[in-house]
Amino acid sequence: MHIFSGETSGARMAQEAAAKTLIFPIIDLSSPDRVATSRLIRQACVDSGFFYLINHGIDEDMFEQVFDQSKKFFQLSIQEKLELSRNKDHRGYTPLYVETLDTSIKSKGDSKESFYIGPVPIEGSSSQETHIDDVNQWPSEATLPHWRATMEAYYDKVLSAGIRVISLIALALNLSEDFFMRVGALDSPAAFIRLLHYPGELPSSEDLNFGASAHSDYGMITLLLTDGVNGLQICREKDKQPQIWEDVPHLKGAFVVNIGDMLERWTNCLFRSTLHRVIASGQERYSVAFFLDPNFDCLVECLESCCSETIPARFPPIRSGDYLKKRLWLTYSSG
Ligand SMILES: O=C(O)CCC(=O)C(=O)O
Ligand SMILES: [Fe+2]
Repeated sequence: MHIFSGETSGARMAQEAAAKTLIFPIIDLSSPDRVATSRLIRQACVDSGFFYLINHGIDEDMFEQVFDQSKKFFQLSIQEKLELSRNKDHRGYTPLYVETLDTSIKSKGDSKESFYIGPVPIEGSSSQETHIDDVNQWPSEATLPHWRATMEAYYDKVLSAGIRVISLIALALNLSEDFFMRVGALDSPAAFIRLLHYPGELPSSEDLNFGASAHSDYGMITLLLTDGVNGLQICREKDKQPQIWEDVPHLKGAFVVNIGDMLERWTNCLFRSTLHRVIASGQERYSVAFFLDPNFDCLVECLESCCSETIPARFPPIRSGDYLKKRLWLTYSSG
């Protein structure tokens, strides 16, 4: 059954009804047939902007450790968490209801708490040579031993999986596989881990709200880990009323990968950055998103191969950093 929203009782219906379950294409990152893989990716990005990623080089043990450490952080007292409040560089903790992803609605905010980790300088790597300061915030070793080491190890692995996906995406667009490196998107990417916690029971239940209200992601691609508790839904036709929402099932050991708005701009809307949300199911839920976004200086400009006389460029060129700043400002200023 589909979920319809847009009516006054939309949120309530969303919580009560069961949505149609989607099956996305499964992309095998280890496949030696890169041409066939890139064709599958192209199809997925044109159809829904979502696919599953398997054989990505990160074992389930590491996923478990990341979830484990994430739970340990969110179980700390609110005072301890607030000591690591999100700083001006968007690293750290954001409490319940502070963020509103759907900037078109008036709500008390999304019922999730989160923690952002941004680029970490890796010893001996080029990032240190380019003098990236570590502006991340870390819980102390005494409070959460191994926390930082776990997150840094995961960051490293998920970034390299993401970069491999980006080169397949370049092939899928009939570009050379190093295209996004050559345009400077990946030499110092704005790549962020976001740990997410959706509490099962909310302090106040007077108005039903979303764990994450409807939004599309801002950047290039997102690699999402889910814990098996349902809640994530997508709406393939954002402009059609009433909106139809479909469940995205968990696939053990796989990432859910989706296209973000900057890649949609780059491809002149050939690849889709699809609206999605997380409904509050009453069950506690954890997820870990990894946003792989271009270097702030990178110019995002509609690809010639995606434009023609009949389909002219729909967007003017924009610097990635300017675009991201605007979107983040909207997310944290409304609600
Ligand atoms: O928690 C999820 O499953 C999705 C989170 C999400 O869409 C986001 O953080 O952008
Ligand atoms: Fe998202």
